[in-house]
Amino acid sequence: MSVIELQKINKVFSQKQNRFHALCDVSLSIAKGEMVAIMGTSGSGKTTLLNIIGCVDKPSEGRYLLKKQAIEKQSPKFLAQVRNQELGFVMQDFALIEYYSVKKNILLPLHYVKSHKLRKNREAKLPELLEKLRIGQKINEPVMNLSGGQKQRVAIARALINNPEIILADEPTGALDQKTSTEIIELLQVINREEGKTIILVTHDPDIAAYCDRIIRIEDGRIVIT
Ligand SMILES: Nc1ncnc2c1ncn2[C@@H]1O[C@H](COP(=O)(O)OP(=O)(O)OP(=O)(O)O)[C@@H](O)[C@H]1O
Repeated sequence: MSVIELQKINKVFSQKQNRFHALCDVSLSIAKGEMVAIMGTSGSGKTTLLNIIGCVDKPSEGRYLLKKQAIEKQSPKFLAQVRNQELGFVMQDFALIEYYSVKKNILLPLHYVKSHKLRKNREAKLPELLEKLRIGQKINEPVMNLSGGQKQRVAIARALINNPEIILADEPTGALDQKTSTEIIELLQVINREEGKTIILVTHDPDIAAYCDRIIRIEDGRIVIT
């Protein structure tokens, strides 16, 4: 079953007289439980594609079905809910609040969960998550005291706290050394294999892409290998 289906997606950025066609007729389908790498040269459209998949940006044209639900015409409020409940985000620069503790950062997405019971259930998973990600001893430390690899593990825990089906990662190892990058990609692979999460990551690094089931290659806004 495909969890993500893009049909002839186009993205045009317009500023004054300038128009830039960043994605051209992109069609692709990603199955539940797949681990996929998006690769391509700088400026080829990887982040634009991930932003559309992540409901951060809207396509100019085309259809986007997320778990069979049409996304392209939904309201900002609905999209915010999709981002919070269905998707977990991991960024190259971690996007954590440095002066908040590890715990406070991980629990942040729960602020947007309306049901008190659901919030409590998810909060109860924190010890298990900390153990899996090996950051338990740092629970009360401010994030600014952590190493890059530890920060990325906190970001992964935050992406998982709402139990989303899909994890989107934009260059998750881009700011890390080789050894730490290997640890992080192995961790993402465990999350994919053991928990069945669908993982879509952007990377420049062929060694990181090699951990994925499939590589999608993009050139000048067009998919050339899928
Ligand atoms: N908001 C925007 N307005 C205008 N042009 C944009 C905008 N966002 C992206 N672009 C252009 O779209 C193209 C694709 O950008 P994108 O960030 O998706 O590339 P990328 O493959 O992720 O690159 P990199 O590997 O360098 O991060 C680039 O030419 C970029 O300049």
